[in-house]
Amino acid sequence: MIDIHPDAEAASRAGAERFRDLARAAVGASGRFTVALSGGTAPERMYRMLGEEPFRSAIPWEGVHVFWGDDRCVPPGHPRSNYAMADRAFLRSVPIPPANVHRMRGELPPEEGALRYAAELESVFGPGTPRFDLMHLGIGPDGHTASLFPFDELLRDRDRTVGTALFRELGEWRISLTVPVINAARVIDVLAIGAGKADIVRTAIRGPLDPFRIPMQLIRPTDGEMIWTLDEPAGAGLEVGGR
Ligand SMILES: O=C(O)[C@H](O)[C@@H](O)[C@H](O)[C@H](O)COP(=O)(O)O
Repeated sequence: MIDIHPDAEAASRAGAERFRDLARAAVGASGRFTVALSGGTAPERMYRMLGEEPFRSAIPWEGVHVFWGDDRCVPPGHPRSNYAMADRAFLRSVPIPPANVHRMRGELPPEEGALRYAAELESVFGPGTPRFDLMHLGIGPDGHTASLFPFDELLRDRDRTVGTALFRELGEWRISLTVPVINAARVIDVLAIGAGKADIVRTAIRGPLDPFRIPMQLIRPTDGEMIWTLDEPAGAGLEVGGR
């Protein structure tokens, strides 16, 4: 489902409203809401909204479990850490139990960090493929999402829940959820902002299909819902409510 908004503020607010509504429904039904956050720059405005009214007091933080779809293999205070960005933006401003913040251990050697995260997922979700209530994603100009980069072997991994990948542009190792985990989510919300994303968003949605060159094309919910939350520039040429 394509959800187009006039500007970045409106698109970010729509993402925050979806987070709030899904959290209230999940905590109301099962006492728990599990969400995997994306990194980068696009979600920061939305994350800040979550730490402010009216969202801060509307979200049942005591039942919210925050994970990451990916993070950079850097220490938690590092300026490139996705955890640090979310912590600054809202986590430190909301009454979420510290044990409910499941940070990827970027300070560890990458493969060790991935194994640790897989174990943490199993401790929360149990054995098998974790099913997140909300999977928040962004999309890179090359069509990557999380840290699933073009032609990377991690794209083919169907056995593990967490793996590692090298962001070649910066020689930066990453920890990332794998495709099966992302696709198992009940709701996948892809936030894309700005005219610079319009081409890759249109190609990701409409093709041509070339999923190992455009990893976002591997993201198709198994039986959940996928929403593209776009501002008008990023959604150029697409129809609201279209597919
Ligand atoms: O760790 C990361 O960088 C993200 O998880 C990554 O997948 C991001 O979502 C895209 O690169 C889009 O980033 P922007 O929103 O900054 O364009």
